[in-house]
Order: sequence, then C-alpha cells, then structure tokens
Amino acid sequence: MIAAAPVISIDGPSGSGKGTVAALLAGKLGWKFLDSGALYRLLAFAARNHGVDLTNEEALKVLAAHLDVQFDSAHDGHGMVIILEGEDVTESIRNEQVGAGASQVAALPAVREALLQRQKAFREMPGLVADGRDMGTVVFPDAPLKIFLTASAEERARRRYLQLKARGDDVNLASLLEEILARDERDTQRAVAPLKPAVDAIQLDSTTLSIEQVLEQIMAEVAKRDLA
Ligand SMILES: Nc1ncnc2c1ncn2[C@@H]1O[C@H](COP(=O)(O)OP(=O)(O)O)[C@@H](O)[C@H]1O
Ligand SMILES: Nc1ccn([C@H]2C[C@H](O)[C@@H](COP(=O)(O)OP(=O)(O)O)O2)c(=O)n1
Repeated sequence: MIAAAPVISIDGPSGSGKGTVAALLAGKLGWKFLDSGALYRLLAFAARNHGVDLTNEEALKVLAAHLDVQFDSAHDGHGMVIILEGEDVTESIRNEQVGAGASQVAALPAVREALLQRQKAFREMPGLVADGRDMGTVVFPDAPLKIFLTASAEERARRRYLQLKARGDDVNLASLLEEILARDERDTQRAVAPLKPAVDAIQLDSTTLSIEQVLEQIMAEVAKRDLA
C-alpha cells in the first residue's frame, strides 16, 4: 500500500493566526497548503453573486459541488491568488461580511459534505499543511501532527483590526470583537464538525507569542515526530 502524504492540521478560531502560520510552515517545509476557510468564503461570495440565499441548503449544496475555483501561486512567489469563475477574488473574500457568510453556510451539513472531497484532494506528497476548523477532527483525522491554535478574543479582534486597517478598510475595533464572538459562538455550537480541539491536538495559545515564536513551537513538534 502506498503511504498517504503526512498532514499537519492547524485548527482554531478566527484571528488566532492559523492562516499566517500554516502558509509559512508549508513554505518552510515545501509542502502543499490548504486554506479550507477560503472554500467556505468562496461559497458565501458566489452565493451572493448568484442571488442564492445563505439559508437555502439545497441550492448551496449544488453551488458548492460546482464551485469553479482555482488556487494559484502568486507571481511574486508569496501567498496565493484565488480565482472564482475567472475573477481574482483574493482580496474581496477577506472581509468580515464574507467571513460571517462563510460561517453561516459552513453550519449546513450538505455544504460540508459537498466540500469534503475537494479538501481531501489537497493531500499530496511530500505533505500538506491544512488550516481550518475541522482539519484534525473530520477531514484529516489521521494527521500525524494536530495543532489547535487559540488567542484571547480581544487579541484576535486587535489583530484583525490592524490587518484590515492596513488594507485601507474602514473598521471599528468594538464591532470586530462582536463579530468575532458571534462567529466563535456559531462555529463552536453547530451540530456538524464544530470547532473543537481533536483529542490528540496540541493546544497553543498565541495571545502573547509572535508569529515566529508560534512557528518555532510547531517546528519543534515537527522535529519530534520526524516529519521533515
Ligand atoms: N502570533 C501573532 N502575533 C501577532 N499577530 C499575529 C500573530 N499571528 C497572526 N497575526 C496577525 O493577525 C492577523 C490574523 O491572522 P490570520 O493568520 O489571518 O488568522 P486566522 O487565519 O486564524 O484567522 C494577521 O494580520 C496576522 O499577521
Ligand atoms: N474547515 C473550516 C474552515 C472554515 N469554516 C468556516 C467557519 C469560519 O467562521 C468561516 C471562515 O473561515 P476562515 O478560516 O477563512 O476565517 P478566519 O480567517 O479564521 O477568520 O468558515 C469551517 O466551518 N470549517
């Protein structure tokens, strides 16, 4: 039997640093990268474009199954470009409105089922770093290294505020904190694949850690397991 490619799953709430750390880790290891949240964001974005209501599970299931999306490496070699139906949506899916819509469609079982195979297909040699909410619990339960990354809600709101402000978005810290708390609530309380640490996950609180310190701690776990 051919061994499956190793997976490092990084799950956690919004703003804990998953996406940043997962992309850096994948770059460092030369592994593939799955930003699973982008799929839910793309679905919420496509639904708005096509006039599909975010509660219409049947229509969203069909849309999810036919989502015409491409993840390309950026020309400068950093990051990823996301193309939806021929349009570059890399930036436009990154606001809190799309994030909230993503969290809403992500609670629907038929949507999660429709996106499951698409996520599993990212698993390729030499390995995959996967970021999301249920990477270690549902999509890649056999991942040899599972990280559950957290930070206080206040710190996560502060990070998101700085990130969106740097892009030129008109943002407000108090409402970002409210949105983050509402999303935490929806993501942890839903019936299917709720946000929770896998029993064998390593929990890392990044509230007072820099991105480099988080990366160092994960690399130490990679080394312990001889993954690279
Ligand atoms: N440990 C950290 N310390 C300070 N800022 C961080 C840290 N981790 C991530 N950030 C910043 O916080 C913002 C949100 O991080 P991101 O990776 O998008 O989080 P997530 O994917 O968990 O929502 C980004 O601007 C990122 O640079
Ligand atoms: N594996 C995943 C990834 C994201 N989701 C849902 C729940 C999240 O609130 C939204 C958006 O996820 P995303 O990781 O892009 O959001 P953040 O960058 O953490 O703010 O999608 C999910 O249910 N399962």
